[in-house]
Amino acid sequence: MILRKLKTLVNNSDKIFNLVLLVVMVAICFVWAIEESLDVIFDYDRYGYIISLVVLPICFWLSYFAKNPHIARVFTFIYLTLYLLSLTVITFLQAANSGTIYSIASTLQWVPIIYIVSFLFLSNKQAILSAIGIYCLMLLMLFLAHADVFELENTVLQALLLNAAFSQGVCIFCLFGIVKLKMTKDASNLRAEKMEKAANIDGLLGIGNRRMLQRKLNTMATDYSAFSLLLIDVDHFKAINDTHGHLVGDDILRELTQCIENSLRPDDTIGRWGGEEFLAIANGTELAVAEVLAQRIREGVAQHDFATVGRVTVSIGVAQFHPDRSISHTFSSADKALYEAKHAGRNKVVVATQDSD
Ligand SMILES: Nc1nc2c(ncn2[C@@H]2O[C@H](COP(=O)(O)OP(=O)(O)OP(=O)(O)O)[C@@H](O)[C@H]2O)c(=O)[nH]1
Repeated sequence: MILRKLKTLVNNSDKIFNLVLLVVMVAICFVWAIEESLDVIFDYDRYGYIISLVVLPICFWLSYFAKNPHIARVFTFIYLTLYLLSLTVITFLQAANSGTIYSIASTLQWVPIIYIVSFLFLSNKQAILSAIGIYCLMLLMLFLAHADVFELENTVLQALLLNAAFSQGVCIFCLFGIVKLKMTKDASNLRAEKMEKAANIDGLLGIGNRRMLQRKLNTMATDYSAFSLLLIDVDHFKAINDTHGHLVGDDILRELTQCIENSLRPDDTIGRWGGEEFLAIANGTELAVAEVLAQRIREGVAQHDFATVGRVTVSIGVAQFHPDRSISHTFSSADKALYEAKHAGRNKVVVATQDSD
């Protein structure tokens, strides 16, 4: 239960962002209180903490209440970067030789937050560029410190800086690794999604295939949904193929698909059952309404002017699903009704009543 909730949270980056903002605000309050009580607070931080506790709640408001998470992310990232970078420069300039190791150490250990925030909330490219940019600034600082620009005499501070440069390099390297893994995972998810989609689509007509229809029927049957089946078969299609050739036959099937789709409602599903046979699933539909729908499809096709062959007609068998009977039973009722429609002269709709099942 907890694991599932965590997984949902991880998959929802807006929620994580809001959570991170809350955690950062709480952390600032704690650090502030501890530094005040131990009397090690750096003057700059005293103002910085107040400003942060004004700016970050605004970002939270933007993200959570104003539902503008993108602007909130960019704003938070820019604010934290500016704050931590200026803090780093000021600590170097003011505290380097005053022996206040605490100020420098605490600044350095918070800088990786910028890398993490950028990798979490910016696009991969933006995150990599920002992290490298900030890291280069850190290295420049290190170089200046060692080139005696800050007249850094304290060897412990020098070692601390060197250490920070290495540890932050490793931190960025690990984040690169995480991004690479994420990109690989996203790419394979996309591939799997495309393959799944392709496996359910009929290559010629671009509508669902038999596999998709069977899956949909199984799901609907398991959910005990009310629905009717319309089995639609093109009349004398062999003659069309024989007279005009298979390529024209293919074009007719495409045009027919369009024609049938025009008569369906948004909730209905159409797929190719096989050959010149289509299956429409009329969602939440009783037999009487399904019959009206089938007549609409039949008339739509019969009235359509097919550019190459003129008129084409379809026969339709209709059956309603009953939860106490199987899908295959419903399908075979629709199939029998279709057979009757063919024998009654084609271009007909026949409904399978429960008595005829
Ligand atoms: N062009 C084309 N023809 C197809 C396709 N799939 C099936 N067919 C043809 O559809 C024709 C179906 O013929 P039959 O089953 O005899 O049915 P019919 O001629 O439509 O006659 P009735 O259904 O009895 O009205 C066959 O000639 C198949 O080759 C396809 O994807 N493209």
